[in-house]
Amino acid sequence: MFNRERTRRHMTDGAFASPFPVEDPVALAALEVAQSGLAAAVRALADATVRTRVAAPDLAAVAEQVETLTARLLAEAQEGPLGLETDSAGRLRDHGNAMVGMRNPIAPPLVVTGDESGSTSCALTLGAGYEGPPGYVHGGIVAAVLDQVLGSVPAHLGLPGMTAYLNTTYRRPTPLGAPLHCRGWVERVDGWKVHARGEIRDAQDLVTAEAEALFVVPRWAREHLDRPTGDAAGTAPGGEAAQEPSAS
Ligand SMILES: CCCCCCCCCC(=O)SCCNC(=O)CCNC(=O)[C@H](O)C(C)(C)COP(=O)(O)OP(=O)(O)OC[C@H]1O[C@@H](n2cnc3c(N)ncnc32)[C@H](O)[C@@H]1OP(=O)(O)O
Repeated sequence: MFNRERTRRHMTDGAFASPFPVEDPVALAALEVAQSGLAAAVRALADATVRTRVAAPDLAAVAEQVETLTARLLAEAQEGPLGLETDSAGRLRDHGNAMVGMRNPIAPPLVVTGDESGSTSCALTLGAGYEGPPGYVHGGIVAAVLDQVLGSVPAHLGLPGMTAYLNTTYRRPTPLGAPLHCRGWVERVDGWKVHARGEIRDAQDLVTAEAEALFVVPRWAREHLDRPTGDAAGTAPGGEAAQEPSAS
């Protein structure tokens, strides 16, 4: 089913060709622009909702308007989550993904890049809607960012797997509203298992959080992929041991 191609993109960037043909790519591309625009507008609404200081009557009026808009969208909506869809370029996309989904206003959205060595990178700034400790990013969101950026590591190796564990260490509070940089890299490939590490750095280049994780290609997905590229010796493609990212 999966037509695996070694590209510089993650599944969320359409790294996998879809087995399903697109009937009208031009119309679908226009729809994608509209969907992305809606998500961006609702994302801004969520941020404004957290930060607004307008008075109660105005808030009630806005809530009523938002409820009207919600009903308008639900007039034609699918029952459950999006899962994987074919985009206008004929690639498989997870537009509902909570971290990178193009259609998801909850997603920051992260833009994760990477290469065939399994190194991944993402510049991001998180706003008021992601607050945990006052002024700082919620620890669960920190872990979610690391999960996504480290989870892109196996995808870039052609072994898209699910997180078996993600061990996160919080070194210092991660600031809101300031540029952050998250990186992931492969430590070891062992058959269908990819061990990855990563970190988030703040604008002063200080590590705020780091993680080590195991991603496993689920049994149900293995028949759709090539044989595993690694072996029990734990040699990562293109290197012998852990591949640390180069300094930015
Ligand atoms: C096509 C893939 C789609 C990718 C989507 C991207 C997702 C983005 C990242 C996420 O957020 S994923 C969401 C959070 N993670 C989950 O919900 C995963 C839930 N767990 C599972 O579905 C299964 O437990 C799992 C896929 C991780 C493994 O189950 P399997 O039945 O496919 O494999 P199995 O249990 O036979 O284990 C395979 C190997 O992994 C090892 N393993 C599995 N879980 C482990 C664990 N927790 N710790 C250490 N090792 C583990 C296991 O020992 C074994 O090692 P060996 O091959 O050497 O014998």
